[in-house]
Amino acid sequence: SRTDTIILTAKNVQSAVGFLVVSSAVTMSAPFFLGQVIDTIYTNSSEDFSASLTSLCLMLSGVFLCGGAANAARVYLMQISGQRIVRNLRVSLFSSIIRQEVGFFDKTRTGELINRLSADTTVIGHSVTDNLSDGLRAIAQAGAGVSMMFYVSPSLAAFVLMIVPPIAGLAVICGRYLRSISKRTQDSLAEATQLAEERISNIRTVRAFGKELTELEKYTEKANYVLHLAKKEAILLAGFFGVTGLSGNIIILSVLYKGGLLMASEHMTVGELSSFLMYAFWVGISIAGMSSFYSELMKGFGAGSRMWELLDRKPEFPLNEGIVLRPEQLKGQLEFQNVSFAYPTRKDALILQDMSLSIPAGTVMAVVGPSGSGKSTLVSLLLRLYDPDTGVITIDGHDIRDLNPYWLRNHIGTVSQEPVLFSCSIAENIAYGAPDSNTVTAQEIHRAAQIANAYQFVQGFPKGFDTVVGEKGVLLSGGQKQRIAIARALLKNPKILLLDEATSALDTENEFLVQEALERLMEGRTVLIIAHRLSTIQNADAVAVLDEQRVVECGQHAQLLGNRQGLFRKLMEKQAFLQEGQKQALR
Ligand SMILES: Nc1ncnc2c1ncn2[C@@H]1O[C@H](COP(=O)(O)OP(=O)(O)OP(=O)(O)O)[C@@H](O)[C@H]1O
Repeated sequence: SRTDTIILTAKNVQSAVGFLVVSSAVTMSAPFFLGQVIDTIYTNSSEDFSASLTSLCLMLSGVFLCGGAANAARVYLMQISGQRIVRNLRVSLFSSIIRQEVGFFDKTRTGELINRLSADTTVIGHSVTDNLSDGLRAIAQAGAGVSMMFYVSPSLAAFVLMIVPPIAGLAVICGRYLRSISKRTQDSLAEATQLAEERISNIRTVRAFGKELTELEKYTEKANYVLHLAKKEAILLAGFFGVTGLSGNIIILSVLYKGGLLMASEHMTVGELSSFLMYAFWVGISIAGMSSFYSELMKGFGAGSRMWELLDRKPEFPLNEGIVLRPEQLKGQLEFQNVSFAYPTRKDALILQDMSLSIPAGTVMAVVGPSGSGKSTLVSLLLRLYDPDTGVITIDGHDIRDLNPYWLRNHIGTVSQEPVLFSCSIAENIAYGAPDSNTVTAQEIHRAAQIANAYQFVQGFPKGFDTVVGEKGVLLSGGQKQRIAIARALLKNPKILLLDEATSALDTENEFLVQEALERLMEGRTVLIIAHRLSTIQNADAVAVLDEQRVVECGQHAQLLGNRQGLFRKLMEKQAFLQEGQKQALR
């Protein structure tokens, strides 16, 4: 269908160019014929004056009507082709963005990508259709206009050509300076907008710290700078328009003066002078059109080169390539072998170094360790959001880099500390877990919600499973979100589970419900759980302690507690101490 659209667009552009030729020919012949009309009126010599004036005017009206219709058709076709191109660009661009590896998104600002998707595509669409057709028209009309000026009166045309270029040169220099300052205004405006966007989307943090006035001051400062630049731009713009208006009038006045002299010496008729003025007027408009065509074209090139870069960017690792194992083959044995890793944005800070860990199929491995020790990084590596720098990660002995990433992620379920739900209904959020969300039945969703202890609270909402959540909908509590995320993971029915236990304390009832749901979810699967609760650690088959870029201890809970000097024991003592403190505080 993309080829169809391209063919359709090309056809539209072709017809539009045809209409453009017709309408431009009409526009450019108009002054000539209007001059004839004026001469007919002025001389008023023929006997059947009124009849010949009527027929001339009627004929011209017909021609103008055709010109108007051709122009309307051109605008319509160009608009439609432009929008079609914009749509295609947007879809291709989004498709390219969404395939990029996660490291790319660490390096690139979201706002920048959104800009590519919305503003740049519009600029390009406009550039290659409207702007191109307007530019072509301006060039053709300027050329035709100048030729007609010479045709009507060579001496007057030569006179105009002498006085116009210096004035035009001045306007070009002024215009260039104006563009550079307007770019600086745009950039500083973008900075101010970015600040506002971040603060508005994190209003809760701003409010909690009572920083409204500080933020307002920061924004005002940025807005003031925009104003400062805008003032400069205004002065330049005022000068520019003043001078161009003045020079336009001076040119017209000079043409009238010189034309008047020529008429006095009977080298020109009044009709010819009128035609000449109209042509001069059209040439002026066309030259202005050509300069805006040039600047728009440059804008288009700028946006285009930024966009092609993104369109052509190959993700560092492919989305859909490599071995696909049959589901019954998958046991779920996980292994990290001498893995070293640093995030692409901070290559100098090694998060893991020569780290090894083995998780037998069907067992639960709890990972503990100080904050920032890289526990969540293990999850990202297993999901292949990043590739290790050295060493391998295997599933059932297969290097995960050989496995098809789609297949891999389809067999791994995740529940994170702060699960993300999209702004859609609860049912859709749960169905998101299934490989094909469209074929999931309501019964399956309800059943998953029941196992995840989410059914009751969801049914408590007036709209039940159709309740919309997220920024524009109902705000769920941390425990409720987790249970929805558990239901979502259940629908996926994965062989391998990666869980990040919530650190934030849930109330006792919520905690029990989440815990119970998690236990049901973990049944019969290989689980790596980033554990914060004592009960989780005690119930796990084994515990790995992560510190200083590697696994420093690994074994059963009791066994690790036995090592008096071990980090695990220290962590546990600290935790027991903390829990004791919490209990006392509650009392
Ligand atoms: N996308 C990223 N880009 C660069 N550095 C990152 C990225 N994500 C995490 N890090 C860094 O990697 C280190 C390990 O982070 P990680 O989130 O894996 O630790 P953690 O053990 O899970 O911590 P916590 O228990 O506090 O969640 C931290 O120093 C963190 O700053």
